[in-house]
Amino acid sequence: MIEAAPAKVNLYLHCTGRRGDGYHLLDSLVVFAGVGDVLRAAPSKELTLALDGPAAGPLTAEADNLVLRAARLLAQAAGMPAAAALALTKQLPVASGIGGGSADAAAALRALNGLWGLGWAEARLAVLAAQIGADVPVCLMSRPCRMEGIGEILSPAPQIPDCGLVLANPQVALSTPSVFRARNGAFSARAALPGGWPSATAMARDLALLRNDLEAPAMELCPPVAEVLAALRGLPGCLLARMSGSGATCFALLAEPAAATNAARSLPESWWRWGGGFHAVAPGARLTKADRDCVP
Ligand SMILES: C[C@@](CO)(OP(=O)(O)O)[C@H](O)COP(=O)(O)OP(=O)(O)OC[C@H]1O[C@@H](n2ccc(N)nc2=O)[C@H](O)[C@@H]1O
Ligand SMILES: Nc1ncnc2c1ncn2[C@@H]1O[C@H](COP(=O)(O)OP(=O)(O)O)[C@@H](O)[C@H]1O
Repeated sequence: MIEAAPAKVNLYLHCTGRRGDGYHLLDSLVVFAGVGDVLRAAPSKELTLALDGPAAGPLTAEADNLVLRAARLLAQAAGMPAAAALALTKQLPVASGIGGGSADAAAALRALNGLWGLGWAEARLAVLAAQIGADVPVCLMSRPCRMEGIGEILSPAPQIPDCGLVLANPQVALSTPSVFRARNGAFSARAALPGGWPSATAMARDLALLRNDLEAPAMELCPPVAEVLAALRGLPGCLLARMSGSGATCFALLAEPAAATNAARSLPESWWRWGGGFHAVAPGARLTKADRDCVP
């Protein structure tokens, strides 16, 4: 079994409120990039995880990889032993606002659902996904979604046009809880979105009226975010530049994937950077009613 774990990008992220337990209520349009980690799962008598890839370094010492947590949770829920040889090729920088760990956990749920012959529906896996992390349900879908609640309420995204996408990270890890803690000020309203956009330019124009409410606190904790945003805004053909999630990765939207690939090459080599298009989803794939009902 081979599963892609594509990077998540929050095109906007409004904090709309706060729950009694401290978690923030969000309104976010989430898309997936054509870059990501790769998870392989093969039969084995025990549960093992091998790590490789350019971004694996910070994870080698961590015992509680989200992939292993996902595997144990699924095995427990299915009433079977957690047994599989997992191999994760880590491309996405760790703790960077593009949900690499969440995407890996979601990929593990999908891969093991297949390897163990469970045949669970996406909505059933989504209940487990939400127990692993707020971003894991949307990563399980790996297709454009509007994300609300603390991340567990998913609905179909507006029709997203083909776009070029550049991602850049200054190679500084940012802890999600610290960024949420540093946020202050009023909450934002839920965004009014159209049914779709005819072009990247039209989408960028509407998105420019929205924001990422975590951008200012992230910049305070990690000043290089401002530098990354300035560099992205200076790219030829940049339609919009903004931070994703709790940072520090920022993205730029361009009209074409090829232009984004070229543009990414011009960014500083000391940064993690990538350019291309969105993660390819099956033509016509849409959230079904079952998907929308996945709130645990
Ligand atoms: C901010 C977002 C936006 O997509 O992305 P990332 O920056 O992580 O990529 C997500 O909401 C992150 O989701 P995830 O990284 O799975 O968060 P979790 O592990 O569940 O929570 C980590 C911590 O972040 C805070 N948190 C998370 C989600 C949320 N809706 N409200 C919060 O306040 C809480 O302090 C929580 O203890
Ligand atoms: N497979 C994994 N990939 C990335 N981080 C992981 C993984 N497993 C556990 N983690 C832990 O989860 C934290 C959040 O990681 P990540 O999902 O990359 O952040 P973000 O959602 O901000 O991009 C990391 O600091 C790391 O300690």
